Amino acid sequence: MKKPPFHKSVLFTFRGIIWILRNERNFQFHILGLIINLFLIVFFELSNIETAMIILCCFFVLVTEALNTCVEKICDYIQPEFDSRIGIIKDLAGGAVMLATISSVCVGILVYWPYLKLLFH
Ligand SMILES: Nc1ncnc2c1ncn2[C@@H]1O[C@H](COP(=O)(O)OP(=O)(O)OP(=O)(O)O)[C@@H](O)[C@H]1O
Repeated sequence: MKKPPFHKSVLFTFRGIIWILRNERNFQFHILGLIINLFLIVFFELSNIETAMIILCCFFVLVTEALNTCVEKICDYIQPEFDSRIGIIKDLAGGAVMLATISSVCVGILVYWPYLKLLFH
């Protein structure tokens, strides 16, 4: 197959992002998390390094969610019927999102905790 020109390849990547934004509820939920965190970054006036850590964590979860959706789509394409091997593949992809989410929540607690303490004292 002929390779598309660079600008078209970039457009295709945005097509993927727009598709997942429109169709995947979990991805939309994580986008809401990103928006809330952007608000908190401004509200608490986080340092550059704290902001970088929070944004990295948000995108870490978004990336794993996109890859999880990708795995689910491939699985549904190659095996639409019940298959225990497909089940474990999907569980693993879902598990990756869960791990990313747990680590991101830990980072969030560590970063926001001192600011929350100041706010409520
Ligand atoms: N074809 C299948 N064969 C066996 N088990 C399956 C199959 N499809 C889904 N499952 C099981 O159901 C779970 C949910 O799969 P599904 O494709 O419905 O994802 P989902 O509910 O959209 O998940 P997510 O919330 O991660 O997007 C899988 O983790 C797996 O355990």
